[in-house]
Amino acid sequence: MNAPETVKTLRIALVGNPNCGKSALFNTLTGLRQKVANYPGATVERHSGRMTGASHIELIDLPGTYSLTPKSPDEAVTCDALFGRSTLEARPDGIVCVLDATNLGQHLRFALELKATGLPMVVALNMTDLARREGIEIDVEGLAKRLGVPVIETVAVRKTGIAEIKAAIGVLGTAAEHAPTDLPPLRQLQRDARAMARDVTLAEGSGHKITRQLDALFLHPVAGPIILFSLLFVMFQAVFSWAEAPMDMIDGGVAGLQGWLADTLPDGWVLSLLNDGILAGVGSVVIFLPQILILFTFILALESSGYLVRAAYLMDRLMSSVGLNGRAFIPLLSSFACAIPGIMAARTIADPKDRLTTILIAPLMTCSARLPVYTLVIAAFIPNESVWGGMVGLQGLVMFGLYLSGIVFALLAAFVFKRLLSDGQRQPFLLELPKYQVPHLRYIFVGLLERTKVFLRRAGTIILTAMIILWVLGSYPLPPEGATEPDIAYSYVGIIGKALATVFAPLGFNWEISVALVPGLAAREVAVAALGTVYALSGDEDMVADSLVGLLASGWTLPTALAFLAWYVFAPQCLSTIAVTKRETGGWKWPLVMLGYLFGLAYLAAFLTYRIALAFSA
Ligand SMILES: Nc1nc2c(ncn2[C@@H]2O[C@H](COP(=O)(O)OP(=O)(O)OP(=O)(O)O)[C@@H](O)[C@H]2O)c(=O)[nH]1
Ligand SMILES: [Mg+2]
Repeated sequence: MNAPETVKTLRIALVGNPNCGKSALFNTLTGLRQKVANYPGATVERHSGRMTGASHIELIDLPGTYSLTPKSPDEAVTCDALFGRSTLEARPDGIVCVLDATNLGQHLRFALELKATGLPMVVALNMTDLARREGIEIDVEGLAKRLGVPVIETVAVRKTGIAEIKAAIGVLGTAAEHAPTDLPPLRQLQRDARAMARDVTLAEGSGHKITRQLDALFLHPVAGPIILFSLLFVMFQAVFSWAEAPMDMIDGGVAGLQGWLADTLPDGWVLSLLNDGILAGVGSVVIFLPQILILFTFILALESSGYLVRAAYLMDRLMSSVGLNGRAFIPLLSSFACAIPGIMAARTIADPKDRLTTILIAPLMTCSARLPVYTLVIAAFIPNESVWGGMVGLQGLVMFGLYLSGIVFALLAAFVFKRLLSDGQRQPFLLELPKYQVPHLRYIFVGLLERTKVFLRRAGTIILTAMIILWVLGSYPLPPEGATEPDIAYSYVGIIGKALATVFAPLGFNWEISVALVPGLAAREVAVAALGTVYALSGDEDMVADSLVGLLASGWTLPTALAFLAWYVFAPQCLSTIAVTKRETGGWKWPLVMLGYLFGLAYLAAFLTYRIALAFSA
């Protein structure tokens, strides 16, 4: 009998300048879904996957870098991987150097540097669709001859040239490694690269004409900021007005299910667990999915069009006034989805003090887990009216204000941290502006699908578990004979809540809120689910169908509601953020600083809001 043939795994790294399409190519070659985005620095970690149709080939997607002398932590990841310096893995067997065909003069320099490492190499000349559109013509054979490696034209997002590049990668493994060669000094190398680009460019093309015209508008000192703020404003209006119908549908669906269960199942703990524990809790969070998807449709479209980096450029002046540089914009922007990718994206910031400051303020950006909290309270307390001549929805305006407060306090905090941490010197804005592109619908669709999966997975795991535990603690022990309050008041939840309420009473928080903050430590939106469950357990039987919005509107005062919103602008409750901060800063010091300052600010803000609102409503 023959022993099964063992094929050696070949490890091939994808390398190139930032934003040239490495991750897009990686995804097409492996069928995986790594983050692809139209700005430099989308990838900050190494990811690997098997090439489809050739499972012995392991492809490694790396952060983009401009040279082999790393300037920031993400570039260091790439260089360590290429030189086998990482303790975890050896040097790759070969590299695919991805080049942007519309930017050959700049990108070839890095190709020459890579070639000098001696590793077997093939070049993927990517973005050839854009090059063609701009009228750029490249002598591919001439380029291959000069570089001394195969050059394959690709369009990573349209799967053009993929079979060819796969074949070339297959051959790479059999090629022998050369001895590394010495490189000429940087300037000489740059000149060589430019000369080579000139030689192989048959037609220069029209240049980035559209890009220049659009930039004249979007980067205009007056028109630019106006356009940016209008876009953000429309975005928040849309989050409220477009989401109404689908939210009503989900609400109706959950209520219908609860009603059906109440009619079908006998009264008892099973019914209570299903209706008051699971459906009331998880349902009150799932209802916010439409709003999150609308927000992300906007963000994904703006990002893939190339506009977001322009926004960073516009914000640079504002950010530099607090000592941050525009580089921090992308990490901070990512934090609107979730602080975790935001904190990781801070790796693209070269200056360690700037990086630390950015990490510390990232949780002040309104992450999507806060959206359920905000919307719930807004829906209960802010009338659904239009202001300013019917032009602007009041609820969207309040939401815009809450996002804005997060940003303003983040800038203030950055100002303080920068003063404390360093001499406050300003770093120049260095971020390559990507090309404008028509957003790919498929890309947006895939992005939304990912968000939906993450959101529902959280609802089905963290939130579901928290709600079951909360239901148990909220249902037992049973009340004594002749109890006057709702049963839950005598349960463990009631006991814990009343103890905590003394701490939170100065903020106007009742015991139901206080107890909801505890499971909310796992993730912010769990607090909403917890309120759903606590109120469902407190309610009498006829009230099951009443929505959480209605219960809050009748149960809370306006000052309490406003204080609760103020608390959540800062709300340090998110264990994963603390954990990732510990990993990225290499110790407990900074996560504890983060926790402390956010907690202090949250308490102070809620306290002041409550007192001021009380004074006004008196
Ligand atoms: N038109 C066109 N767009 C492309 C092509 N390849 C990638 N893109 C787009 O270019 C942008 C950058 O792609 P990524 O794959 O994220 O680039 P990257 O090299 O991984 O970038 P970093 O991780 O930041 O270094 C995305 O908006 C892609 O959709 C291509 O061949 N043609
Ligand atoms: Mg990438």
